[in-house]
Amino acid sequence: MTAILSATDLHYAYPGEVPALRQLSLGVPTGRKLAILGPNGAGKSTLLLHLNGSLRPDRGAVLLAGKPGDYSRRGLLQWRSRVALVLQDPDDQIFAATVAEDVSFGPLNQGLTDTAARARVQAALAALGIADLADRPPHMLSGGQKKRVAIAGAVAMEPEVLLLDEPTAGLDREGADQLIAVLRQLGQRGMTLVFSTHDIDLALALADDVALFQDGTVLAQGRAETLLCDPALLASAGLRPPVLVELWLAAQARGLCPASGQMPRTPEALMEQLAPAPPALRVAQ
Ligand SMILES: Nc1ncnc2c1ncn2[C@@H]1O[C@H](COP(=O)(O)OP(=O)(O)OP(=O)(O)O)[C@@H](O)[C@H]1O
Repeated sequence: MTAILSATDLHYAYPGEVPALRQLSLGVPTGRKLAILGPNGAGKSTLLLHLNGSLRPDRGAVLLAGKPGDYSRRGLLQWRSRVALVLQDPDDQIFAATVAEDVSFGPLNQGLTDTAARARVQAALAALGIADLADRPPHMLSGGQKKRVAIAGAVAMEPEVLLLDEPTAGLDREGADQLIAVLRQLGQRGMTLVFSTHDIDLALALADDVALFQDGTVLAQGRAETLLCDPALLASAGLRPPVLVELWLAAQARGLCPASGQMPRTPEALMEQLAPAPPALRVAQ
């Protein structure tokens, strides 16, 4: 599996603070969805800021497509055009007078013409399902709508990698489900996604791979099917398996479903493993 981005032996401390990242190594598999999973303060946001060059490590390196990150002005412009970051709080990212203007900022900054930038904006707004908001002032939008605007701003740059810091934070259940569906679609189009979260259910819903964080370093990285089913490993990062996985493991232990089945990601998938479908009812003639 190739890694579009990788971090090797990163070490970083905010000025005057204890280290936020220590000896951290991780690979971002190309074309897949990686969850950076860990408790509050584990260093997830700090890592994302390193992955697009916003922070520079005290030691270690970030590699983009195998080459060391270029922190020159020109290098950073190219880096951020290939690796876009969506911050946790959309109010930290949105600043223009209208949604369309805000989303056009990235493409114009990449040097696109007005016409080409407009096409990118339309495509990004459509992908996020917010074409109707194009002319609205962002400050008059709901939190969920602002989140989509911030993501549209990143998507409009057509990055190879989209980094998202706590993408569902502050969203209600419906808003989170809608956003998960949008992110799945972006993944299906070949975009590499990296998202930080302490919500293990979000990792279950979306991640192909998981990097488990604790105290500024990666405890383990691997396929979601492996890591999310390992209660002992998750406990070492202060986490529990998703409830659905706990039920599945308990059902396996009681012989209620085969031990060889695939980790269920939805209640329906669990039910399918628990019992064969009942025979179709005959309708009396
Ligand atoms: N701007 C900053 N200045 C100083 N210390 C910081 C700054 N940002 C983060 N930290 C510290 O760095 C450590 C890692 O923080 P970080 O925000 O990366 O963790 P996180 O895993 O993203 O947390 P959360 O899930 O709460 O967002 C914490 O101890 C935090 O207090």
